[in-house]
Amino acid sequence: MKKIFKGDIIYTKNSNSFEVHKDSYLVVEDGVVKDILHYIESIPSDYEYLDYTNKLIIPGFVDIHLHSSQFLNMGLGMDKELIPWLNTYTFPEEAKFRDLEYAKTAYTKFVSDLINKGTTSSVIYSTIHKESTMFLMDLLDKAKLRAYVGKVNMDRNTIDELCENTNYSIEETEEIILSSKSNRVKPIITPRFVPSCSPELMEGLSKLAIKYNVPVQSHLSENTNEVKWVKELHPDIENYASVYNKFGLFGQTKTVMAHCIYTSDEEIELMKKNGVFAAHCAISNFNLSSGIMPVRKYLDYGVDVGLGSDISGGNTLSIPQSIVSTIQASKIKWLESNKELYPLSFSEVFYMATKGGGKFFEHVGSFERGYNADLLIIDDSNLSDINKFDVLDRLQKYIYSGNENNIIGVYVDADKVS
Ligand SMILES: O=c1[nH]c(=O)c2nc[nH]c2[nH]1
Repeated sequence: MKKIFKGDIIYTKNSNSFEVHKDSYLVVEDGVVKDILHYIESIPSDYEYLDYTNKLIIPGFVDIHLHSSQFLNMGLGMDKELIPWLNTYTFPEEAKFRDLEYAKTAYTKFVSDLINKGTTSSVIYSTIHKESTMFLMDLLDKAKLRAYVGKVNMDRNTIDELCENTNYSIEETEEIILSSKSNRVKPIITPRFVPSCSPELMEGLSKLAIKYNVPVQSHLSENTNEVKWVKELHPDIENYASVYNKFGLFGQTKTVMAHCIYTSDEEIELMKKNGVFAAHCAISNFNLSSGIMPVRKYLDYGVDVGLGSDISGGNTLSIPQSIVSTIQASKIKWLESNKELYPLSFSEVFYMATKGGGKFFEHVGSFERGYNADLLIIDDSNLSDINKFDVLDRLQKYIYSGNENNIIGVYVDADKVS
C-alpha cells in the first residue's frame, strides 16, 4: 500500500523545535513514513494521492492515561478530591461494566469520541471485568486505533462489587494476555494503585508482566491523602515508588505512572534509572484539586513524559485542551517555585502530546522515516487566514482555539479511521 498525502506538514522531532514543510508531500509505504518531499513532478501511478492542499497535516494525538469506563461519568463530582470521588462516583460506575450490554453502549460512545478528538494512540484502563475489557479491545481494533488496554486489578480497599479474589484477578489477566492477537491493540498490566492491590496481587502481576513481556500502568503520588495512605499500608518501604519497585512493577517491563505530583527527588531518579514514563494529567489534577506536577523537574532528570486526558478525573478526551492546560499549569508552577521551574514551551508540550507519549508505543508521534503514518488532517480555514499566518502560527491557533470540527481526516498506519 503506497500513499502520498499533500498539505502543510508540521511535527516535532525533538522538544525544542518544529519541523515545518509547507505545501509538501508525505510519502508512505505499508503504513510507514518513507519521506517528505517538497516537489514531485508527477504522482507515480502505483501511489494513492490524497490532496489536502492548504490543510495542516499533523501527527495523531497520543493519550497515555485514561479510564475508558469513566467516559459516561465525565463532568461529574468535580467538587471532590480523589478518594471521596473514587468512592462516590467512580467505583459505582465501574461496577456497571459487569453487564456486557452496558459496557457495549458505553465503550461504543467512548471509541467514537476518541476518534472525533483525533487521538490515534492511547493507554487505557477498562475495569476489573474480563468480558467487557475484551469487547473494548476488539472494538478499538476494528476501529483501527492503536492502544494498550488494561483490565484493572483490585483485591482490597474498594467496594464489594469490585473487590477481586487475588488468584482469580491474576488468572483473568493472564487469559486476556493469551487471547490477544492484534498488532495495534495490546494488553497492559493494570494494578489500579497501591491502596487497592495487596502485595500478593502485585507480585503475581509482576510475574505475568515479566513472563509475557507485557507493559505496566498505574498511578503514583496524585494526592496528599493517597500518599499518606500508602505510607500507612507500607510503613517499612521508603516511598510510594519503591512499593511498586519492590513488587516488580516499576520498569521491570515498560511502565507508565500517572500523575507523579508529590514524588521526591529519589523517586524521580528511580523513574529515570528504571526507564519509567510519567503521564501528566493537568486537567484532572486541576479538577480533583490534586496539585500541579513539576514537569520541568522530570524533563531535567531526563524522564519521558507524555500527556493523559485521565477521563473522568479529566472532563474531556481532547488532547489539544490537555496541551493548553499543561502549559497553563506550568506557568503557575513557575510562579510557585520562585521562577525556578521554567514554564513549558508550546513545542515541548506538543512533543509530549505526540512523539513523547508515542515513545511508549515506539515509532509513533512523528513523521520521521520509519514512523507509523498516524496523522490528522486539520482544516483551520475558520481560524486563520493562511496568507497571513505561517504554518506554526496556524497550529497554535488550532490547538488553542480550534476543536474537533477542525479535524477532517484521521489516519492510523495511513488507513482511514472511522
Ligand atoms: O485520577 C484517578 N482516577 C482513577 O480512577 C484512579 N484510581 C486510582 N487513582 C486514580 N486516580
